[in-house]
Amino acid sequence: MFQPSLTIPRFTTTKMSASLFRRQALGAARCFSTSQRRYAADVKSLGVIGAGQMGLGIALVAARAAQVPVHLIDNSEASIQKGLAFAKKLLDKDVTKQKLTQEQADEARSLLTASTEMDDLSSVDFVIEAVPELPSLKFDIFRRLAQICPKHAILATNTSSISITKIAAATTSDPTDTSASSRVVSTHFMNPVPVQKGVEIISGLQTSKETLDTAVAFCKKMGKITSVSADAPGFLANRILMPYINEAVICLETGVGDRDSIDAIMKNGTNVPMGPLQLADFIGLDTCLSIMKVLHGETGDSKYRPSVLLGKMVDAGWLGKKSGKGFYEY
Ligand SMILES: NC(=O)c1ccc[n+]([C@@H]2O[C@H](COP(=O)([O-])OP(=O)(O)OC[C@H]3O[C@@H](n4cnc5c(N)ncnc54)[C@H](O)[C@@H]3O)[C@@H](O)[C@H]2O)c1
Repeated sequence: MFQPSLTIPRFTTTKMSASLFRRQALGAARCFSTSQRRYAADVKSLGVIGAGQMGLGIALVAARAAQVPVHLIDNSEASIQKGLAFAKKLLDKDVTKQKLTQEQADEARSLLTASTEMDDLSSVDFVIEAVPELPSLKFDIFRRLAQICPKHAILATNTSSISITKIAAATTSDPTDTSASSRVVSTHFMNPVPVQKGVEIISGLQTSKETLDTAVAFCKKMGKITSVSADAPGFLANRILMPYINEAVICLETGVGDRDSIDAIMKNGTNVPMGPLQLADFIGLDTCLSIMKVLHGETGDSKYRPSVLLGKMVDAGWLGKKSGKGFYEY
């Protein structure tokens, strides 16, 4: 299914440093099967759509750990500039903390390119989409990816909650033609991507085993630990996490506790790095609301009803850390 990939001329590939190569080779030997090693090796270039907090993190980790050229697409030039500046800041910080040498940081930066044109993904082997959690937007992007990308490319989504089967179906007007839909899969990275090791891999009804195996292998090459879950509303991570966050917002809304008490009891009582309201701010309140709407709508179960306060905060544009205000000020 895989063909030798075409090189994107604008990418600068650099020689991998000896120590990084040794570390990767050791890691690979520990956790890769022979076929997984082959599948991961077949991915020679990556496209990432959306230079927001998730897309930027995915692009940076792919350049750093998997050492493949990554082309980042965003429809906003401002988001691209902000994302690339943030990537530089993170790499500089790793150099200061002696987690990376200056040479390794420069290598990672040289593997990252960006543009606003999706047509620039015409020769990548693997694409990960990380645009906002809006079904119609994702369907449109996958319809276009099926036309733009090579016929062997894996088309992955970072959706938090939208059905992979529905996203795969959007690639074609003929449901019996699975040539594109069989290459659609979810690689659901956790936030912040450079820190969190877990990635949830989800197949749609149409996803081929080779696509699933390649997604697992490539995420491992990025240094991640994969879990496989079913294409059910919220999958695993958000089926468990979002009702917890939503319940915290309902507790705030109904006066069971104030912001600081809610976050303090969960942080200090369950040994997590932050409370649910602060976590919601970090995830993005718009993303949390979208996921609750999917859980509620697709299960029809009232236990997933989104908090009224959560909806109002999104209406106000108070989306959390990314907009400067959420349950906290940034
Ligand atoms: N934030 C989280 O904690 C988290 C965790 C796991 C998964 N996700 C999922 O990842 C995806 C992205 O979330 P995020 O938090 O990074 O969002 P974000 O709002 O930070 O970033 C989205 C980016 O997509 C860009 N964009 C919008 N429309 C576009 C288009 N048509 N073409 C190209 N780029 C476009 C925006 O300019 C923005 O830079 C969502 O599906 C979300 O559910 C988020």
